[in-house]
Amino acid sequence: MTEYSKGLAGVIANESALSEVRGEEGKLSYVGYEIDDLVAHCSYEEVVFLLHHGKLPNAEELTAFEKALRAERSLPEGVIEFLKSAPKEANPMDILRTGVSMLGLYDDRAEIGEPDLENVAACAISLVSKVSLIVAAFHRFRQGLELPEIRADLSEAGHFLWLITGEEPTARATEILDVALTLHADHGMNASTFSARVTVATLSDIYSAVTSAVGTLKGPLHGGANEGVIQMLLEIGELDKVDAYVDGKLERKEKIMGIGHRVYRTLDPRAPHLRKLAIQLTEELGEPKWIQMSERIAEIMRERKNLNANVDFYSATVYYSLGIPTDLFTPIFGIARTSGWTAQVLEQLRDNRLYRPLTLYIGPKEPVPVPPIEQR
Ligand SMILES: CC(=O)SCCNC(=O)CCNC(=O)[C@H](O)C(C)(C)COP(=O)(O)OP(=O)(O)OC[C@H]1O[C@@H](n2cnc3c(N)ncnc32)[C@H](O)[C@@H]1OP(=O)(O)O
Ligand SMILES: O=C([O-])CC(=O)C(=O)O
Repeated sequence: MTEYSKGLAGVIANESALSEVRGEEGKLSYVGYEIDDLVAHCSYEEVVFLLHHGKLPNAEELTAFEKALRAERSLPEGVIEFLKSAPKEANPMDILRTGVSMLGLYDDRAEIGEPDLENVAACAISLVSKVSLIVAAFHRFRQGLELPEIRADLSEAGHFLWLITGEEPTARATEILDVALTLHADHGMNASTFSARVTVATLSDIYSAVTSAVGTLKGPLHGGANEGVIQMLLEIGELDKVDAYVDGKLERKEKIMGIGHRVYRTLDPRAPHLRKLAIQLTEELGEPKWIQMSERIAEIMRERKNLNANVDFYSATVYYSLGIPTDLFTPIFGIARTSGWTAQVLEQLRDNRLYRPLTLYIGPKEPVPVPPIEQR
């Protein structure tokens, strides 16, 4: 039988100078900068600039870039109307997917065909800025609240917290969300980035690409796992119930959310940053049980399956401890990853080739006659 790679595992489909996922070592870098250094020394905005421009900004470039992002803090009236009229119980990822798609309707620069890369880059900045507004506005409207005033004095992380709560964000919460956004910004040819690149490689537009990507991120085997983790922790409830819960899951051959990775053979390098924050936050809140339960789950999975925590495992406890509603966890991942998706779309367009792999056909080999409908 012909060999093929189920799920394209191990297949190299393109070249990229953006993020390098070193699976065996458990290392991640963006444009050559190690993720640990970026977390220690750079803001999320600097990381977005890095992904979009292939270099870190100097002070002047950063100020101009932040200004450009903040100038995009508005939504077309049609999108606002949609967000106000959408079902309150809708999944915010569906809202984000539809909202991004609608943004394309209102942007004349979103053209199909041979791209004008300057236009695409301008749309990319607009998207990075507007995705957090879509998520925050829906969250406010579904509670019957208005969106707080749009501000230009807050960072991307701080502004999102301001918009969802209507309260001045603390420096600490802003810093923590900023780190989370940096950690989630880009990650090689992950499933949602692949979707974005496949879409734009047909010379469709960037809004269509990001719409595909949001739909792909939503699934529980990808970005949706962070919501799966918090649901699991809430369902287990107490530390002494963890072992029985995991035993049951493994016996039934069910997946433990936030564990395992297609590329990392060891710990996901983003997980220790989020673990550290989760430990600090749960201690400060006097709610250490969430991290204690997580630690026990991770320990069992390492011992029994040789599988490690991925980025979604501890981010769930971090967001929960910040008081963020659980159904916004995956949208926050989407907000961060929009920086990577858009950078990858630009990279794809700079050296484009249509993605079109093959299928190993396993259906009937001989021609099958079509029987008349009454005989089927
Ligand atoms: C941001 C991100 O997208 S990170 C990933 C987020 N997704 C999750 O956390 C969901 C849970 N994890 C998973 O489903 C998987 O580990 C994936 C989807 C991330 C990777 O999948 P794949 O590379 O296709 O690995 P696959 O699912 O084939 O797993 C290999 C083996 O490990 C097992 N395994 C993998 N992950 C888990 C898990 N979380 N819980 C239990 N068993 C697992 C599989 O059952 C399989 O066992 P088997 O060989 O005995 O059949
Ligand atoms: O790379 C992957 O397959 C999934 C992942 O961790 C990510 O997208 O951040």
